[in-house]
Amino acid sequence: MTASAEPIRVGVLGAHGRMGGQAVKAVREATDLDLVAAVDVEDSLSALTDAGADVVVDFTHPDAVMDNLRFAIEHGIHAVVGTTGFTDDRIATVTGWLADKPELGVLIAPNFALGAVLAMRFAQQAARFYAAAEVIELHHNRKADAPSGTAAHTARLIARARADAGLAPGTDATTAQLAGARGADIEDVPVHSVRLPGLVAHEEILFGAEGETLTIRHDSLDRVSFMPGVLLGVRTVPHRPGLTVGLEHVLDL
Ligand SMILES: NC(=O)C1=CN([C@@H]2O[C@H](COP(=O)(O)OP(=O)(O)OC[C@H]3O[C@@H](n4cnc5c(N)ncnc54)[C@H](OP(=O)(O)O)[C@@H]3O)[C@@H](O)[C@H]2O)C=CC1
Ligand SMILES: O=C(O)C1=N[C@H](C(=O)O)C[C@H](O)C1
Repeated sequence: MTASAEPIRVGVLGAHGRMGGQAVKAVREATDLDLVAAVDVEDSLSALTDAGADVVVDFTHPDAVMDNLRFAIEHGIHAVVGTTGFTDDRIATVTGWLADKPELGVLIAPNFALGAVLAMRFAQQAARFYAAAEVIELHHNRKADAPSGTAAHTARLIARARADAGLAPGTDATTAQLAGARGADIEDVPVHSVRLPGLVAHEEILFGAEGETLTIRHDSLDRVSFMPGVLLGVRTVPHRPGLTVGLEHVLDL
């Protein structure tokens, strides 16, 4: 008879928040995981080390996440990060921290919902064929950042796929415009942000060519949609040393 594996000891940062609260519940309900710390803004990060966490899940704020991640890496705790705000500079900084801890795994995912990850992958595939692409993201009005991390990631994937295919960005004839009317410019992909009560998390990726358009849309209607991806990340990250950016790599899409 084989002995069952020890549960993974998990700490959640941002535990009182919309996503952190869901993550606490999901970890508690998973029989192979043990919630050992639920930490929010008023608590010390030492709760993670005191509790012997193997993996930390971060759903806090773009202003807080780098300090949290540095603490986790310094203390040998694997990390699953959903918090947004990861620029190329931040990714390079995390890579530098990990150089001293080659055994540690960090997963940073702009979106843990399966459909959102697939939508990004489909957009990357379509971008080879369409010079003109725009992203519209729609979220609840309590969201701290704009554009969403998912939309920024999607725009970068489109821009890179387009460039790899030798396509120049699409052009338009708009010369007279109110500031902001054409959205934020991320690597020549316009990104538009909508904030409304009642929404959760939604994204549309639009491509256009002569005589046709293609729209890829994903809707998270409830935050439970993110939990299978979060749990997959927690179970996987101890066995994926180094930095992984995007759940698509874990899903092998
Ligand atoms: N990758 C993904 O799939 C998803 C990512 N997100 C991202 O997750 C992040 C959190 O979103 P959401 O849950 O809606 O936000 P909330 O504001 O609901 O929750 C954030 C929580 O973190 C707390 N907090 C802030 N700073 C710290 C800190 N230094 N240490 C511990 N806790 C802290 C906040 O406390 P207080 O309110 O007192 O400041 C709050 O309780 C955002 O960046 C969002 O974009 C969201 C959904 C899905
Ligand atoms: O704040 C949110 O709600 C979400 N944040 C992430 C993002 O900015 O992309 C993921 C999802 O869109 C929900």
